[in-house]
Amino acid sequence: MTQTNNNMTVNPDLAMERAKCNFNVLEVTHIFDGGERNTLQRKKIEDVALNSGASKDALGEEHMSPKEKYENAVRKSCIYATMMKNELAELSGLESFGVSSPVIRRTADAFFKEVSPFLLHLGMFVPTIMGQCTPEQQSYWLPRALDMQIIGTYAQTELGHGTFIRGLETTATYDPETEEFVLHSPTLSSYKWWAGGLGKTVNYCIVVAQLYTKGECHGTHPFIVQIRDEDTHVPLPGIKVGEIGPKMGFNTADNGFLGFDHYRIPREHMLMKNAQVLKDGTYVKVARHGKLTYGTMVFVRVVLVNEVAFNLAKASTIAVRYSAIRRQSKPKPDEVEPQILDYVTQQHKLFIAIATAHALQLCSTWLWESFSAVLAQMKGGNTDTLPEFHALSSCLKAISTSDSAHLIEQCRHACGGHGYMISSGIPNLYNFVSATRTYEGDYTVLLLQTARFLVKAYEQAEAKKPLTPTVSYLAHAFSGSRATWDNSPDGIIRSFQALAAGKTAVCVTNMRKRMRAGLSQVDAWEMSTIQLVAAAEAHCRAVIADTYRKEIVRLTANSSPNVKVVMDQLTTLYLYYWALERTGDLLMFTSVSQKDLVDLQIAYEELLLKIRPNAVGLVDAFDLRDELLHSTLGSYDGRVYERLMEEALKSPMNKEPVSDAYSKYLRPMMKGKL
Ligand SMILES: CCCCCCCCCCCCCCCCCCC/C=C/C(=O)SCCNC(=O)CCNC(=O)[C@H](O)C(C)(C)COP(=O)(O)OP(=O)(O)OC[C@H]1O[C@@H](n2cnc3c(N)ncnc32)[C@H](O)[C@@H]1OP(=O)(O)O
Ligand SMILES: Cc1cc2nc3c(=O)[nH]c(=O)nc-3n(C[C@H](O)[C@H](O)[C@H](O)COP(=O)(O)OP(=O)(O)OC[C@H]3O[C@@H](n4cnc5c(N)ncnc54)[C@H](O)[C@@H]3O)c2cc1C
Repeated sequence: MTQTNNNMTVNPDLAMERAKCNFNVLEVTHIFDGGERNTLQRKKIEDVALNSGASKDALGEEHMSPKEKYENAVRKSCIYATMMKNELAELSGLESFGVSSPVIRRTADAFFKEVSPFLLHLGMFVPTIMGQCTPEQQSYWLPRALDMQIIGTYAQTELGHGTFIRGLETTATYDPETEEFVLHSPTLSSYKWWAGGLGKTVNYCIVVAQLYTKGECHGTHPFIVQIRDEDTHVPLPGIKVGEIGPKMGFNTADNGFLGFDHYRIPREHMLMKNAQVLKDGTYVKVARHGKLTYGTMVFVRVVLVNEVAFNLAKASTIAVRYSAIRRQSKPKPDEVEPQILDYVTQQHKLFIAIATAHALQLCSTWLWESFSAVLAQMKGGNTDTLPEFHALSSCLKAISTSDSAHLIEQCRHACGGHGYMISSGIPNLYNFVSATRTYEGDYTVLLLQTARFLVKAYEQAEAKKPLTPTVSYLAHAFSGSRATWDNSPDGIIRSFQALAAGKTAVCVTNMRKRMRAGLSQVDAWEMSTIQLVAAAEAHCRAVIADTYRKEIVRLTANSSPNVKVVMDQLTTLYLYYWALERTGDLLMFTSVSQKDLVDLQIAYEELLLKIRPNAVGLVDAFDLRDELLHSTLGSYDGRVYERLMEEALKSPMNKEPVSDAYSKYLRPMMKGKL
C-alpha cells in the first residue's frame, strides 16, 4: 500500500523506514550543514534556484549528442550564472557571487548531470586573480571576471607534464624593447592540455609558463592571457586552441588544448603578487616562500574535500533508499523476501559510506578554517605554517578523493544491475569523483609530499625538537614499546597515530640502511616510496579520525539524546571499520591481540544492526533534493521501478517500433542477402 508524505506518494517500505527512525532528522541536517542558520539559508537558495524548473532538461542529457550536451550545459550555465549574480549572491550574503559559497556551488549540481563549462572560471580563474595579482591588477581583472564579462580557465598542465610543474615547457620570454612577454610552445609536448572550458567556452586563461628575462630562466610563473576575441570569440592570431575529445566523465566541460606561436602579451599581464619583471627586464622576487605561486592548487585541494563529501552523501542516499525498497532472495522460506538493506553485508557496504560523508564534511570545514588561519598569517608576512598546511591539504585531498571514489563504486555495487544505469545517478557521480583523485595533484604524488613532511617531523621528534600540531603524536614514537591497544574511540585514534608513527619510523630506518649500503639519498627515498605512501596514508587516517571524533563531540554537545547516540554510533563505526581494515598494521605496531580483533569484529557487526533502523533517516538528513540526485533509484518517494520504466521509454531507441538497422543489416543477413 502506498502512503502519502507532503502530498507525495511514497513507497511503503520507505514510509515504514521513516516511521522507524528514532532521532530528529532535522537536527542531524543542521550538524551536516554546520548549523541551523546554514540549513535555512541553503533551503532559501535552493528554492530560488530550483523551484522555477530552470534546471530541468526536456530531453535527458544522456540522450544528446556531444555537441548538444555541451550547448545545453552552456545554456544552463548562463542561466545559473545570471541567477548567481542577481538573486543568489544576495541570499548567500555575498557582496558579489564567487567562490565563497559552497551552497551555491552545490545547488549548481541540479543544473548539470556532469559539470558546468564555467567550473574552472569560478573554481580556478577567479581564485588565481584573487591570490596571485597585485592590488592594481586585481582591481582591473576581478570585476570583469566576477561579472562574467570575460570567462577564463587555468591552463597549467601540458601534454608532456602535469605532475612535475618545474618540467613545463611553455616559455614566456620578456622583450624589454616592446615591454611584452612572448609566449611560445616550442614542442608538441609543451601544448597546454586539459584546462576545463578551454576548448570552446573561455576567452581568457591563466597560463603557467617558464619565465625568461635577460637570458635567464626564473621558473614557472602565471600569466593572464587573452586567447579569443572578446566580440567574435574567434581565436586570436598566434593561438592554436581546441577541444581534447571524449573522456570518461567531464564531457560537458570542453577540456581543451592550447599552443602559442610567439604570441605577445603586455608585461602587466604577468601576475605579479609574488614576483615581478620590471620594465627593463629585471626580475624581482617578492614572496617569502618559493611555492606561493602554487596557491590556487592548494585552495582547490581544500575545496575538493568538501566537494567529494557532498558527492558521497549523494551516492549513499541513492543506495540506501534503493536498498530499502529493493527486496531480494528468501533466506527464511516462510517469510517475505527481505529488503536488501537487512543483509549485514549490504549494511557493511553502505553505512561506512554514510559515516565517511560525515567525516569528510566535518574535516572539510576544519580544513577550511585552518586554511583561513594560514592565509591570515601569510598576509602578515609569516609563512611558517605553510609547510604543515601543504602536507595536510595534500593528504586530505588524496585520501578523501580516493575513499569517496571507492565508496561511490561500492554504492553502485550495492544497487546491483540498476546501479549500472546512467539514470541511477551513480555512474556520473563516480566518473566525476574518480577524476578528483587524479587532477589537482595525483594521489601518490600528493601522499609523497605529505611523507616528506612526516620524515622531517620524525627527525625533529628524534632530536627532541618541537613539533607542529598535526604531527605532535610523533613525540611518542620513541618510547621503545608498542602502543597499548584500547578499543575506546580515543584508544583507537591513539592506535592509528601509533601506526603512522611506526610506519614513518620503518621508512626512516630503511632509508638510512639503504644509504649506509651505498644508495644515494634520492635512490634510498625512491626505494622506500611504497612504504612512504603507506605512512602518509596512515597519518591522514589518524587526522581524519581524530578530527571527526572531536568535531562530533563538539557539535552534539547540546543535541537531543537520540541524535547524540546515532552520531556516536557513526563515528564509532568509522573507527571500527578502519581498525578492522588495518588489522595487520595494528598487530605490528600496537599490543592488540587476536582475541581483541575477534571481539572488535563482533562489536562492529552489532553496531551495524544498531544503525540499521536509522539508515534511511540518516540519508534523509543529508537533505538532498531530488533535483540534485538525478536518480531513478534514490528519489525521496522511492518510486524506483516506475521511474526506471519512465526513463526507458524516453530512450530515442524506443521512438520507432522497428529500428532502421533491421532493414539495413539484420534482414539482409537473416535472408542470406548481405
Ligand atoms: C554558472 C555555473 C556554476 C558552476 C559551479 C559554480 C562553481 C563554484 C566554484 C567552486 C569550485 C569548486 C571545485 C573546483 C574544482 C575545480 C576543477 C579542477 C579541475 C582540475 C584542475 C587541475 O588539475 S589544475 C593542475 C593541477 N596540477 C597539479 O596539482 C600538479 C601537481 N604537482 C605539484 O603540485 C608539484 O609539482 C609537486 C608538489 C608535486 C612538486 O613540486 P616541485 O617540484 O616544485 O617541488 P619539490 O617536490 O621540489 O618540493 C620543494 C618543496 O616545496 C614544497 N611544496 C611543494 N608544493 C607546495 C605547495 N603547494 N605549498 C607549499 N610547499 C610546497 C615541497 O613539499 C618541498 O618542501 P621540502 O621542505 O623541500 O620538502
Ligand atoms: C578531468 C580532468 C580535468 C583537468 N583539468 C585541468 C585543468 O583545468 N587545468 C590543468 O592545468 N590541468 C587539468 N588537469 C590535469 C591534471 O592536473 C593532471 O592530469 C594531474 O595533475 C596528473 O598529472 P599527469 O596527468 O601528468 O599524471 P602523471 O604525473 O603522468 O601520472 C601518471 C602516473 O605516474 C605516477 N607518478 C608521476 N610522478 C611521480 C612521482 N614523482 N613519484 C611517483 N609516481 C609518480 C602517478 O602517481 C601516476 O600513477 C585535469 C585532469 C583531469 C583528469
